[in-house]
Amino acid sequence: TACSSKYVLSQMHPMWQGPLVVPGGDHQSPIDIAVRKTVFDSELKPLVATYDPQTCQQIWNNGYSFLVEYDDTTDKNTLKGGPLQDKFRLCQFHFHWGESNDWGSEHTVDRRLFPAELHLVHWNSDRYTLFEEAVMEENGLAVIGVFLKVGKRHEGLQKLVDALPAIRHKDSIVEFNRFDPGCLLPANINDYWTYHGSLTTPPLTESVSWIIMKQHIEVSHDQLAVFRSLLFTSAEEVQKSMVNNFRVQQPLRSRTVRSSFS
Ligand SMILES: CCOC(=O)CCc1ccc(S(N)(=O)=O)cc1
Ligand SMILES: [Zn+2]
Repeated sequence: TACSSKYVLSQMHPMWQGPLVVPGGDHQSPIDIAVRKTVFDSELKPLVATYDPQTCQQIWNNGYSFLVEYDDTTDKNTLKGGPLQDKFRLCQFHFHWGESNDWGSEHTVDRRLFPAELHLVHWNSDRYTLFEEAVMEENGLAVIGVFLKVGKRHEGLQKLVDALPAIRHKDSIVEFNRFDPGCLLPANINDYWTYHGSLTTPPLTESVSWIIMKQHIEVSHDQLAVFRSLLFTSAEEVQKSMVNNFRVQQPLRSRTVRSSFS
């Protein structure tokens, strides 16, 4: 699919902090969301996410996370409303997690870390024709971030967890169909924070409207343990567990984080 391009990754190590200096990078992600500094914006509209489970295509290990990819050649999986002026197409979702339940998320709320964070990646199909094009543009991407907490088992996630052993090594891929990404959203998607930022892995372009859900989802300890059974490395290399695949927090600079709730 348009977004099945490989991450152009330098030799990343788990706690990737990157030698890359991003020219004029003062809109970088992730950030800490200091709740008392957020600004309620009553103009923010409800988010409208429409996903078709039938357009799910494959799940693969890209050596940094695992991606579940969707057919983004039509407007079957769309995101609009919220802070967005245009219509965006889902191309993939992936996660970031820690080696322990004490950390793993990329964003934090009042410095609170979560054990993992889900990213649903969408690109602006009103203005661009390909994900790769949108990645380079200021209004190109919209990523929904959802925090994961360890608790009860997430029934919808289990189908994905069961597929992970088949993609243990970097660059392994398996067909994956009929998965509804909507089942990973919290019950209430109308309470969120939003700010303008960047990709958290190369190319780190400042093309993302971030929409971070206030409400988390719960997954079981065992489900998260399967995430940690994945490897950064390919079958020929010395094994390295895929854990701590999050970027360090970046300065907010002159940005304001808006909230859709007061
Ligand atoms: C031009 C190719 O660019 C890519 O493949 C970037 C993919 C990419 C998508 C989303 C994210 S995240 N963690 O900020 O949601 C990082 C990198
Ligand atoms: Zn991500």
